[in-house]
Amino acid sequence: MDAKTTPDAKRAAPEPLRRPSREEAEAAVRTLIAWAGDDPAREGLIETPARVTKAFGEFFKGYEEDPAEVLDRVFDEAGGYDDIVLVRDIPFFSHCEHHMVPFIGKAHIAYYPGQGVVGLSKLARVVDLFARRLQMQERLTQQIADAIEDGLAPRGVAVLLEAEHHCVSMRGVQKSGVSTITTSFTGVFKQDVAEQNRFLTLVRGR
Ligand SMILES: Nc1nc2c(ncn2[C@@H]2O[C@H](COP(=O)(O)OP(=O)(O)OP(=O)(O)O)[C@@H](O)[C@H]2O)c(=O)[nH]1
Ligand SMILES: [Zn+2]
Repeated sequence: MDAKTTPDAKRAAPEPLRRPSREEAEAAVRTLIAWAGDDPAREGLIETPARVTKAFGEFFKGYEEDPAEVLDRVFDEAGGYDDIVLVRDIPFFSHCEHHMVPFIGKAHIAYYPGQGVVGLSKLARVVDLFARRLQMQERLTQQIADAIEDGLAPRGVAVLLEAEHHCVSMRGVQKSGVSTITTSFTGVFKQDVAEQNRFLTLVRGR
């Protein structure tokens, strides 16, 4: 079917979301406390809605950040260095968009410089920026790779994430210690299996 004639295409664009006030968010937390079976008015829980909304501000602050700003400072005087740059074991936490429960792990990122190199901390900042949103691990992996690709125009990017999903360990199927690995490769890493293997060897070479 032509995209223009699909029912979705005829539907009006959604209204931009109104961000609820802090008071509304706190009221929602009180509702969830009551839903859990406790009394939101008891002394120990009085401050909890305020703490939870503040914590949400930290967990989900990535919505307010722009990867292009994080990666806008490229150093082009790296002495002609053009070999692999790999930053491994970057710890991250995120929240799965299905249950809003944490998934926690490590990111490993490599690139072959194109026009320059970026400050090493910026790669960890890009991980956090996307991790601090409601996520799927697959999308998080892809967004990190895309942002580095767009920001640095490197000859290739490799991203590997390994994480434990607490929605799998704490609830539902309740399997702890399960590791999920996702990868995204662009440029030379995508074209050349030997480059993927080099990346994987360096990541595993502890
Ligand atoms: N692919 C993928 N799945 C995820 C991720 N985080 C959580 N999930 C899964 O999302 C799925 C949601 O499945 P549903 O059947 O809709 O929800 P559910 O009834 O709570 O599923 P169970 O966890 O099996 O109890 C579950 O299988 C989760 O394990 C993620 O990052 N990527
Ligand atoms: Zn989940």
